[in-house]
Amino acid sequence: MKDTYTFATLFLAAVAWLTFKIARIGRRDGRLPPGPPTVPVLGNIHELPRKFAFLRFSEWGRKYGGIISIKLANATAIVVSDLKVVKELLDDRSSETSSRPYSYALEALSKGNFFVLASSESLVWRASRKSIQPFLAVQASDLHVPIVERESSALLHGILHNPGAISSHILRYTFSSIAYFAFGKRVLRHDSPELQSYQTYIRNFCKAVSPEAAPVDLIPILRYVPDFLAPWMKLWRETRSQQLSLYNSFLEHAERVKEGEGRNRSIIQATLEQRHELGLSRETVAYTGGVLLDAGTETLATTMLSLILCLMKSPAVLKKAQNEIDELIGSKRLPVANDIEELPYIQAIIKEVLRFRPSIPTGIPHAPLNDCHYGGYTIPKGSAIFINTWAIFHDPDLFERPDDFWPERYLLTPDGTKPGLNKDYNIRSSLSFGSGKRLCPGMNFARTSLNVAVMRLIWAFDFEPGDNSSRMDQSWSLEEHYFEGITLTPKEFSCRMTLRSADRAKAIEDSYILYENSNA
Ligand code: HEM
Repeated sequence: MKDTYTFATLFLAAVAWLTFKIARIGRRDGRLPPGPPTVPVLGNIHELPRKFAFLRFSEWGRKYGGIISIKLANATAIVVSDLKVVKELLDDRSSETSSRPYSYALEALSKGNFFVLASSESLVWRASRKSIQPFLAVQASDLHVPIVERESSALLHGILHNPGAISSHILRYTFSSIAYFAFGKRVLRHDSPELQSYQTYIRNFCKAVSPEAAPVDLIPILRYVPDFLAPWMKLWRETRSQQLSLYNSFLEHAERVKEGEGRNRSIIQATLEQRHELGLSRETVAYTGGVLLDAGTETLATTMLSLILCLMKSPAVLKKAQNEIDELIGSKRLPVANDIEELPYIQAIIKEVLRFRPSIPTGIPHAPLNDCHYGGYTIPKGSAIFINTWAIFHDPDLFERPDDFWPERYLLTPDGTKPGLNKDYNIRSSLSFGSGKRLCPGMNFARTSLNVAVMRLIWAFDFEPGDNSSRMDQSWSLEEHYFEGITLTPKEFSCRMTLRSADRAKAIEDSYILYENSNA
């Protein structure tokens, strides 16, 4: 009898303990920053929209403050929508807040080698950043210029001869520039099989790490589900095999190519030479270069496509930019990298597109290495911290007409904010590229690539809507024009690019022949 009582008491205590634990799932701890009300178990999951989550984050930021917390079952996400918090928490305390949240899905896919998402304590992240740094630093811009001048000359040539496939030409430009810089291998055709397999792989990769296809990071118990009940396992296996085959084919090229010495080597050739010293395996070296391809190709291409979309919808801005460049250069030679210094309006257009349509609107999440105390709150170790650049760049208190594409704002003030604004910090020009120790290492290369390609496209072509529906369309709606994934990617749009004059065609042909025959 006594045993029965003891068992019943223990059983009831266990049920009470379990109920208490389950009821606490999804609840916001009082030490966290404020945020929207939670419901048991889910927390705020049910309120997250399927698309453009940054818009909901911005709304919550306006309601609950510049630093908020969101509960995703047991996990916590912090969203920063205030410039002052970005500076104090992520820039100034970068050594504490520059790790990444752990992702089981990513671990399964890339076995810890994908350094963009690796912990700041990991050897992979430290060694990979160290090996790429000398090639991507601002002092290395003399390495970037010949690559992007040659690839952008091929871009103009491609559009001239096949004006219908703008997005593939842009993707070839960004992919080939980075593939050459990283592995010494170019991709010459916009319809090449390499580019197509890259696109298939990257689509699968984004899907494979998304919680919709593989909710293992939200519901950790799913990690123990057997393979035949877990459809994401098949997707992970396929994606890993595509990833390895892509990265390895480029790595083998870098190993085969003997030419290229000193600073003319590709990033991966140089990394291979010092891989034992750096403590990197051959597979990790393949990933170091592959990650540059993955992180750089889409971000650059989506920014350029957004810019073309904006110019197509703003004929007056395009005309003003063409007048500026014609006055400096005329029609007989292609613009070169240094010309950007003399073209303030085109500089303003590039800054404006990075503000108006940031290619990663909530950045890549950071995570604190340990529990971190800020502003009276505690941010738990490992929780995801998002920088909501969208909210900052579209804040009506900072920007005049924030939802308009209006490059002139950057002629009025260097950071584009309202003239005479009394604020604590200027918006640093690198904000679209992240923060602290994780600041995008490709930023200088990206800027040179954007400057050269944008100057040349504006100089060479008129951009007009290719069909009547987009001719009538004056809207800037995200829903209409953008997919949402990790990057803010424009949907396919019809744009007719017509050559501005016959002497420009000659300059394009001449420069194409010159670059293709050189060893840049
Ligand atoms: C317009 C173009 C680009 C934009 C807007 C952009 C933006 C970003 C952002 C927001 C991050 C996250 C930074 C953080 O965590 O705080 C990032 C990381 C990164 N980007 Fe870029 N990026 C661009 C182009 C490139 C290019 C061209 C490359 C390579 C050549 C590149 C390589 C990387 C890498 C490797 C990381 C991960 C850094 C780390 O985790 O330590 N990016 N980028």
